[in-house]
Amino acid sequence: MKAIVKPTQRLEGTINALSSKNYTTRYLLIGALADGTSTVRYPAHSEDSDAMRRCIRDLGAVLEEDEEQMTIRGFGRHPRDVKELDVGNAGAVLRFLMSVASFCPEVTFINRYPDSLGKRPHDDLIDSLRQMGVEVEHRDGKLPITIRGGKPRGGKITVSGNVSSQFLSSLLFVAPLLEEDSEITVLHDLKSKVIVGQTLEVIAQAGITIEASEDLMHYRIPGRQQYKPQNYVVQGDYPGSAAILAAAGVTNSDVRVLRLAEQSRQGERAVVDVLRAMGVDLTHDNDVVHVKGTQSLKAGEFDGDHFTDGVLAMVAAAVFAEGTSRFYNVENLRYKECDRITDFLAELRKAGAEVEERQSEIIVHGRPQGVPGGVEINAHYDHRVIMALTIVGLRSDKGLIINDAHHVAKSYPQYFDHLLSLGAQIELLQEEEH
Ligand SMILES: O=C(O)C1=C[C@@H](OP(=O)(O)O)[C@@H](O)[C@H](O)C1
Ligand SMILES: C=C(OP(=O)(O)O)C(=O)O
Repeated sequence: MKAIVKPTQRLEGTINALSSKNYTTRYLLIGALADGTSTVRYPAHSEDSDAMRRCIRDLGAVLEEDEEQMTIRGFGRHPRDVKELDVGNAGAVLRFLMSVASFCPEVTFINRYPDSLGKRPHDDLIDSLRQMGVEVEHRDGKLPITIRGGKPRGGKITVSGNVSSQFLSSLLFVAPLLEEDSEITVLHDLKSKVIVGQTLEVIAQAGITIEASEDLMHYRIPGRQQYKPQNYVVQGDYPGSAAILAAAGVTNSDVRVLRLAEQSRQGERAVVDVLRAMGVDLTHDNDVVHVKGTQSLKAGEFDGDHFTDGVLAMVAAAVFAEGTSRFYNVENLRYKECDRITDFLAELRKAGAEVEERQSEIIVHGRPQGVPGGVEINAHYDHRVIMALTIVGLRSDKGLIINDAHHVAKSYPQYFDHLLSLGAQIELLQEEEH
C-alpha cells in the first residue's frame, strides 16, 4: 500500500487509543504459561499480536475470542512439541518465545523478514539460554534459530542489557517455571529499562514472586512456581498514540485521545511531557489526552531511552520546532525493525528536514517554516518510520508518498483510518504487497 500524505492544516475530533501492543504480548504469554483459563479484555489486533496468538496456539494454548475479550487455556510449562514457529516481524514475540521454546525438544524460528527481523541480533539471549543448558543453533546470532531444549536449568544466569531489554524480560517469564531457583544478573547497561517494569507488573498479577533489586539489575526467582489464570484488561497504547499526539501537536488542531491511563508503566507515557516541553498545549485528565496543536513549537533535549518506541514521533515533531533538539541515549534504536537512526534520518532528509546523527543521538535543526516534501519515502519495513514520516508529510509543502505503508499494521493497522477520521488529507493506494 502507498500512503499519499497531503498537507493538512487542521486535525479535529476524538479517537479511542489502540490497545497496548506490549501489554497484549505479555498477557497472551502469561495466559499461555498458566495452568487453567485466563481472560484478556481488549487485546490488540495487529500483526505482532497476531504473531503471538499464532505461536502460543501452535505451542498448545487454546484460544477463543469475540469482539471484546479472549480466553486462553494455557499449557503451563508443557508446550506442545512443535517443530517450527513463525513470529512474523515481531521482535518481542521472538525473544519471549525463545525462552519458552527451551521447554520443547527442538523448535526452529523461521526467517520470514530477512531484511528486518532477520537482521536483528539475539546473541545476548542465546548466551543466557546456553548457560541454562539449552542448545541453540543460529546464523551469526540471527534468524533462523533452532532451540534444542527439554529441561532448561536455573541457577546463576547472566544477561547483557545493552542491546535490548527483551532478553531479560524473556528470562524473567520462564525462570519461575524452572525446577531450580534462579539468580539473574544483568551485565552492562540495561536499555529500555522502564519496560521491564511492565514485565514485572504482569508477572506479579499472575501470582508469581520475583525479588528484583531497585535498579532492576539483579533478580532472585524461586523455581517451581505456577502462573495463576487471571482476568486481565489491556490499557491503551502510548507508543502508537504518540504519533497521533505528535500529528495533532504540529498542526493547528483540537484532538482528544481516550483510554490513555495517567498511571501507566508504559515509558512512552512521557511523550505527553515531551510535547508539553515543546510548547504544545496539552492536558491529561481522566485518561484523556487533549491536544490543541500549535504552529510554533520549541526545541528541547530528551533522554529517548525513557520512551523508546515514541522517539521517532517526537523527532518528527521536533522537525518543526524553533531551534535544535537532541534525543540522546538512543543507540538501541539501531537494532529495531530498521536502523532507526541512519535509515530514519535518511528519509527525513529526503523530506527536507535538517538532521544529524551520532552513534547514540539524533539531532534535529528545526524548520518552523515547514519542509518541502514532494518525495517518495522508503518505509524500511518499519511501522514507526511510517507513522513518523506521515506526521512530517502533513506539515510539508508538497506532501509525501510513503511506499509500503501497509507495514504500519505491525502495531497500528487503524493508524491511517484514525488520522482520516480526524480530517487528515491522506489517500491510500492498495497495490500488490511484496
Ligand atoms: O519488551 C517489549 O515488549 C519491548 C521492548 C522494547 O524493545 P528493546 O528492549 O529492544 O528496546 C520496545 O522497543 C519494543 O517495542 C517492545
Ligand atoms: C521495536 C518494536 O517492536 P519489536 O522489538 O517487538 O519488534 C516496536 O514496536 O517499535
